[in-house]
Amino acid sequence: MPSPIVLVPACINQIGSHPYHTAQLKYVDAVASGAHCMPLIVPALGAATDLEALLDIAAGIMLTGSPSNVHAGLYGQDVLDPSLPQDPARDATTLPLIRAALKRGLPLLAICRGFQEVNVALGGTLHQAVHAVAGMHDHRENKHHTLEQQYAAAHRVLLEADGALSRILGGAGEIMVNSLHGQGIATLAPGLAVEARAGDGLVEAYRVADAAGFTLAVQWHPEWQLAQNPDSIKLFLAFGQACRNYQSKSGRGA
Ligand SMILES: N[C@@H](CCC(=O)NCCCC(=O)O)C(=O)O
Repeated sequence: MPSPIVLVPACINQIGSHPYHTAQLKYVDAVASGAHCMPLIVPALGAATDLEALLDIAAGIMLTGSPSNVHAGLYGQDVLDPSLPQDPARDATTLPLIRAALKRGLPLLAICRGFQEVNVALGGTLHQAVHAVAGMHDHRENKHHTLEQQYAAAHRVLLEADGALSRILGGAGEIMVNSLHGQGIATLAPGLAVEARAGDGLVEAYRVADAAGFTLAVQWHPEWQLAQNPDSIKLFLAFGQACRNYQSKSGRGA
C-alpha cells in the first residue's frame, strides 16, 4: 500500500524580507516517524484552496500548533490583545478545510492552535487569555526558559473514563502533559465530546462525537520529542492506523 497522505496546513511567516508558507519540522516529522504516513504541507491559500482536490488524495489531516491566535472575529469577539500574532491566511484555509475533511470522515489529529481552530471551525469559542479568567491556571510557557524546560511535562490531565483517548493510552486515568498556550476553550462546539481536562477544568482534549473516523484534538504537544514519550507514540500510531484504514476503505490502498 502506498503511504497514506496526511495534510499538514501551513502557517504564513515572515522570514527576512519575504512571507513564506511554513510548517514546523517537529510536526511534519511526527507524521512521518510517529504515524508512518506521508506528510503533505498545504499552503495557506485561503479561498483559493481547492479543498476537494486535496481531500481526493488525502487519508488524514493534522492541524499543528503555532504561536499565532485564531482570529477572535471568527467566534464573534473583538481581539483583546492586538500585539499577539494572527494568521488570517491560515484561518481562511484551515476552517473550511476542517469542515470539509470531517464531512468526508477523514481521520483528524489537532494540536494546540489546531485544537483551538477545530473548535472555532465547528462553532465554539475561546478564552483569549486563560490566565485572566478567574479560577483558571496560567497555561503559558516561560519564554525565558530553555526549549527543553518549556516543553517539559507541566501538569496532569484527567482522562474521561472509557473515552477514546484513554483507550488509546491503555486505559490511563491521567497523564502528564506539557503546556504552551495562552488561549483555551471557553465554549465547546456542538458535537464535540470532552476527552480530558486540566485541574482547573479547562478542556485539554476532545473528539468529534459523531465523526465517521478517528478524531482527536489535544491542547498539549505530543509531537515534541515524540520518540521519548510512550503516550505520544501511542497517539500517533493510532492516528496513522486510522489513516491506513481510511485509505483501504476508500479504495486507494492497492
Ligand atoms: N496562540 C495559541 C496557540 C498556542 C500554540 O499552538 N503554541 C505552540 C507554539 C509553538 C509550537 O508550535 O510548538 C495560544 O497561545 O493559545
